[in-house]
Amino acid sequence: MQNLPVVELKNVSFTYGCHPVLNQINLIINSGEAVGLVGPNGSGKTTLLKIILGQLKPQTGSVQLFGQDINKFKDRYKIGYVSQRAVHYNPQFPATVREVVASGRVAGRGIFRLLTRSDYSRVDRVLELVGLKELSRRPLSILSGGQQQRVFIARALAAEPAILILDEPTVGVDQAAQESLYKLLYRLNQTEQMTLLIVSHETEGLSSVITRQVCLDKYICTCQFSTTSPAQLREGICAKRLALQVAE
Ligand SMILES: Nc1ncnc2c1ncn2[C@@H]1O[C@H](COP(=O)(O)OP(=O)(O)OP(=O)(O)O)[C@@H](O)[C@H]1O
Repeated sequence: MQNLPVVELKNVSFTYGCHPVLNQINLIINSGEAVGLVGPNGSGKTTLLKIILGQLKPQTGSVQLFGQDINKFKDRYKIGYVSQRAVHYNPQFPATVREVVASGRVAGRGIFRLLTRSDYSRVDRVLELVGLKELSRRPLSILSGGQQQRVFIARALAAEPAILILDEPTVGVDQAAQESLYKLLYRLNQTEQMTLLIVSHETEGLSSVITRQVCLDKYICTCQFSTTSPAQLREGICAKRLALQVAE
């Protein structure tokens, strides 16, 4: 079978009202890649994620997921999404870690079907994968920020996605937890062959995970990771240089 790109954007442009944000973006993400999406504040990273997730429709260009036009794409569970920790769950919600992760199983299977033994074995497998097996019966609310973020990653993985998209996965967690989250993402990509798309400002940690880096500032460029230092990335040099090249 032909190995189709997981995500393919062709000439995608997006404007909020009269404020252009993305200009003629072309981007291909292939299976098995770990792509880091970086760029200055307001450069359109979240907008680009929303377009890939189908939450925003570009004014021009096309979006294909697994070789299919996004407007016809039905297998939403194949796209796992972990948004910034603060916005996606009320941490006081009275549910155990295992229950939260099991709710990810519903996403792929429909809300009217009871979870089966095989669903729960997948839940237990991902809990083990993210290192939360021992905490599975604990309430989510008593976990640390880093542990909660692992729960949300496990919940997304429970649906058996083909790509995991993470928006600033380390925001609000301490240094040790950041390092351990990046180690987990590295393992998911290298051992479990999970395709990753990660938006992050935290470029040092990101560099330990990604296989390719994409800089965005209205235009897009792919940088050879080895030739771009975290300091250059922080300053958005790569993206600015490209914008100049495109404008010239
Ligand atoms: N709903 C909206 N309506 C109008 N403008 C918006 C809207 N959402 C975002 N914008 C603007 O679009 C631009 C890109 O925003 P976006 O959130 O995609 O950037 P970002 O790169 O993710 O930023 P950050 O790194 O700060 O999270 C910004 O100038 C932002 O103010």
